[in-house]
Formats: sequence, C-alpha cells, structure tokens
Amino acid sequence: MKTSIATVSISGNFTEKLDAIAAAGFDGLEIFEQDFIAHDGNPRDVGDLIRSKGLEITLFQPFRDFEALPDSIRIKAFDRAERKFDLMQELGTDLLLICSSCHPQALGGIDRMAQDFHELGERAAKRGLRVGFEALAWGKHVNDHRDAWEVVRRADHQSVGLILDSFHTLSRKIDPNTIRSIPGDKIFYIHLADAPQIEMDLLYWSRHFRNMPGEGDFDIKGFMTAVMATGYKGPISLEIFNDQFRGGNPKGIAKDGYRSLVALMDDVRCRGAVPSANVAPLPKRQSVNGVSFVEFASRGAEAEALDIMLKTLGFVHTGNHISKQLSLWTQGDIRIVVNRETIGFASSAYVAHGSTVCAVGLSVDDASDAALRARKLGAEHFEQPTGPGELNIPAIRGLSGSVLHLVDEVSGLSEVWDLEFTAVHASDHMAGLTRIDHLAQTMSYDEMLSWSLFYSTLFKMNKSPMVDVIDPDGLVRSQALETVDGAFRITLNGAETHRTMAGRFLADSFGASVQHIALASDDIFATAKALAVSEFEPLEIPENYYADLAARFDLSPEMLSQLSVNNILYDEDENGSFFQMYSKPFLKNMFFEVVERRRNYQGYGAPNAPFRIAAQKRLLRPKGVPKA
Ligand SMILES: O=C(O)c1ccc(O)c(O)c1
Ligand SMILES: [Mg+2]
Repeated sequence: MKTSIATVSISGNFTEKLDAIAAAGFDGLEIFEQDFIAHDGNPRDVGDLIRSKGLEITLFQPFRDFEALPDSIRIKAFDRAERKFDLMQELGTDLLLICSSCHPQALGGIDRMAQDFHELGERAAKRGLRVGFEALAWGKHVNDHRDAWEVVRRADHQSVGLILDSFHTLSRKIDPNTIRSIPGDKIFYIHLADAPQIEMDLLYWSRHFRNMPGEGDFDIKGFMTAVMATGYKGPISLEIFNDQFRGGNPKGIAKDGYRSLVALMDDVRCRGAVPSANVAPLPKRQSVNGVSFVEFASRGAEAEALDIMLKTLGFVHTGNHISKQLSLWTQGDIRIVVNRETIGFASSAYVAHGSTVCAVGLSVDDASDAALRARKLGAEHFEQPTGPGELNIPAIRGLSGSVLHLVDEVSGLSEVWDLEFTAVHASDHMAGLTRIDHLAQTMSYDEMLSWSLFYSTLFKMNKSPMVDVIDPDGLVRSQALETVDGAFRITLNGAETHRTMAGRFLADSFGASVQHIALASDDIFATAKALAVSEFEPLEIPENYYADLAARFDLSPEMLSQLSVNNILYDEDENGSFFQMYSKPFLKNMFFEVVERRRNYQGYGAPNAPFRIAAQKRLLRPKGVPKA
C-alpha cells in the first residue's frame, strides 16, 4: 500500500513542497497542475528531481471539463488531453485524473460520457497511460461516485478506471458501503480528505476546509474499510485543500499528513480490512489512566510565587530530588514538581519561555509500547542523561518542545517518586483535591488541528465538538479531547489575537504551553472551606453572574448563596452538574481551577468562560488604564 499526497496540500514553492513530502516519509506524490505550471523547471527535470528524492509521481491532476461536450468543442477537449499526455510522459507518470465536468455546455448522458472515455482510453493505451474518472460533488451531470462508476463500467476499457475521493462521497452523505460492489482493479486511485461537519456550499467547503483524516468529522475509517473490501491495491493519497495549511509550515503539515495516514491504515487493518502483510502493525492505541505528574520549570521569585500558590491550594511539599533542585508537591493523587535546575532540559525550557510547564507525565498501561507507537507516528523521541539512581522514563516531545513522559506500573517506572525523592513533610492539611481533572493547553489557532491529531492518533481519546470561548477582546476556540472513562482530559485553546487572555499568555511565554490546570474535588464546598483556611484567594465573580444563574437554573436560594459566597461558577448538562472555582492569575497569566463534576457531567463549563475571563482581565488590567 503506497502512501501519497497531492502537492496542493502543502504550502511553499514547488521545491519546498517536495522536500517536505520526502522528509515526512511518503512513497509518492501527485502533481497538482497549478503547482507545476508555477514552477520554473522543465518536466523532465522535475520528474528526475522527484525521483531523486525517493518519491514516485503517483498521479497528474486535474483534467477538467472533458466528457459529454457538444461536437463543436469536443475535439478541442481531446487535443487538450493529448497535450497533457505529452507532459505526463515527460514527467514520468502514467495516471491522469479527470474530474467530472462543470462545463456550462456539457450535455450529460451516461453512454455519451462512456463513449468519450472509451476513446480517451484508446488514446491513453497507445502511450501506456491510464485515465481515472472522479465525480466532483458539484459536477454538472456526475456528482456521485456511483454514476462515475457506471460511466467507467460502460466505457469498458482497461485504461479507464474510477477515482474515489472521500470528500466527494462523504460530503454528499453517500453511503460509503456502496463502494464495496465495485471491483478493486477498476478503482485506479483513492483521494482521502476529512472535513469539519458544517453546512455550506460543497465547492467552497471542499476548496477551503478539507483537513487530514482524523482532523474532521467524516467517517474516513468507514470509507477506507469499504475501499479495502474491494481488494484495491493502489496508492492512497491525501488531497487537502485548506486555507490554514496553505499558509502553514510545509514540513509540519506533511508530517501531520503522514501521521494521519499511517494511523488510519492501522485502524483499518485492526478492523480486518487490510491484509496484515500490507501494512506493518503499530503498537495498539492505549488509553491514558491519568496525569501522573506536572513539572514546572521556574526560578527565583517566580518559583517562590508558585510554591505559595501550591501551599494555599493545600499542597504539601513532600519530597526533594536526591540530586537535582526538584521539589515535589502532592495532594491526593496529584503530583506537581517545581524544577529549579540551571542545567538540562527544564533549564532550557525556562530560558526559552520563562516559568512554564516543561513536562507532563501520563500514566499508561505499557509505557514502552506507547512510546514506540508515538515514534512510529513521527513523534520526536526525548532523552536526557540520567544520574546515578535515576530511571530512564520513555518520553517524547509534545507542545512547543515540552516533554511528555509515559509512565506505567509494569516496569516500575511509577515508583520513581520513592526511588528519586527523599521525604520532606508528611502529607497533611489537604484541601480535598484528588486528581487532575484536565490540563488546558493554549496555542495559536493554527496549531489546534495538529495537536488534536497528535493526541487522538497516539492515544485512545475522543474529540468533543469545538466550542467558541468569548474573551472581551476576541474569540478563542476550544477543543477538548478525553479518554472514554474521562481519566485523562485535555483542552486545546486556540488564540488568534494577542489581546485575548490566551493570546497574551502565548505572547508572554513565547509559545504554546499549559495555561491552566484543573484540579478535581469530590466536595467543592468543603474544599472552598479548607482553602479559605490556607489563605487561597479565589477569583472574584460578580453578583450579576449569580442573578443570572438564578434565572437560568432551578437552584435553591441556599445553593445560590453558597455559590456566590465561595465564588463558585455553576453549569449543568443533561448528564449532571459542574462546579468551578478559579485562582487569580499568577506568573504569566497562568491559573489553577478547582472543579467538581456531579453525576456524569462531561463538559468544561464553556458557558462560564466569558465571565471567568472578564474577571481575570479586571485583575490584569489596572483600572483607568486604557486597553492596548
Ligand atoms: O476542487 C476541485 O476542482 C477538485 C479538483 C480535483 C480533485 O481531485 C478534487 O477532489 C477537487
Ligand atoms: Mg479529489
């Protein structure tokens, strides 16, 4: 099974596209005609250049408005095709994609189209070339792969086949299982693209919003499983028209594409649809059992401020590292490490970003398998020298080069705390915080698809629908990913302007990172009481908010007054209710959140975000100072 990608999917000039595609690991590429025309090299040299990078040209496309034209312009269409055949022979590729006609004069008629394709097949065969017919979702007469197949079937020529494109089939909600009855050897090529489920004009949706398999909402696995059932053995190729990607980093986008394709083929293989010899299996996707630890890189006064914040949140400084300047703070199952080292990875993270979450430990069933899967999907391995008595925990690079450690029980890695840390204080005077409910990572909006693909391909995690978070100074988009049991939750918050709280954090910390950590309590009112004793200062929520709560929900006066006295925010969904309390912002716009989920509430309190952000911004922007 060959992997391929269309040049149109990648940003940059032609050479940058080729380099990025080769570096990502693809077997081949399809030349999108515009990219070739804009390039200044002759076709023979372009072909040689591509092959010198170890890539095959799997297809040339698109050839438009060919079939079922009236006689007056039909001859010209065949002449155009001959010119493209010349070009393909120079380039060194044998397959031309013909997309269904949008020509205003196209006549339609299955047999007329089939006749045209038969004749074109004859001409292609003379040169050892082939043509494939793809139904555009907005084609004038053919806009459904079943009709395109009927044309190909009636053309009855060995050099004429069908090209399927997941976007055109799934955007029109055509059942992909209709593909199963097409003979695999008559399918010449597969285009794969996902897309967010939005109601819009098909052409506009396709040309601007496609994304990598797994990044959108289409059932790409169902589509691919049906394709594989036909016995199809040709290339699978990404064809992604996306405005963000056009302006993105070529290498990063190519890498995401490869990751999405490899993960997809492995998922399809797991469904038994691909002979296992065809695709090497990846170690299986694992769930995440929770956040094992969060590590901050910090120094001096900022580290002191962090210590104080942890203390007021009821954490206890329980241990110090045997050889490094690492202090461990614990509460319930939560571990927070403050790293004050002046050499090594955390120190570099501090120099680059200031005080920051430099590492996160995720607890999984099999850490080395999880690390191997990640590396096979293109994640960067991380290792740093270990001192005497220290364990080498499998790790990969995550957001902005931070480190994601994978910790399991099997290999004794979870005992690192006993082995590497000496006890300082016994844990007492806790505020009832039990575990990390979720980590919130802030990034630029352009990075969101990439990181959501990262988590969903590495681990067994589901995406929630994206929500808009209204900041007084702009919009922030938020995408949550969570394991089925909710043991690990992460929210990705995408900022587009530096004026939002998220955008300011991004600018101040020179890159994406964890902006807040939500800590779970089983009884938020008891926690609030304990936190008052430890002098925790909650973010103050205005009375207007509580007056609105009284109008929106059926809450008792006692409950409303308890919420208001404790500055606790409230939300509910059909499964349960949610309570949230925030810290004031500290360091560079970071903060903690305390949450209680009752029954089976699944969200993150998105309706409360505008009020929380406004309250935080009141503290960050002194009164009377005009906004920037
Ligand atoms: O948007 C288009 O015109 C277009 C062209 C070629 C394709 O393969 C395709 O899927 C769409
Ligand atoms: Mg296509």
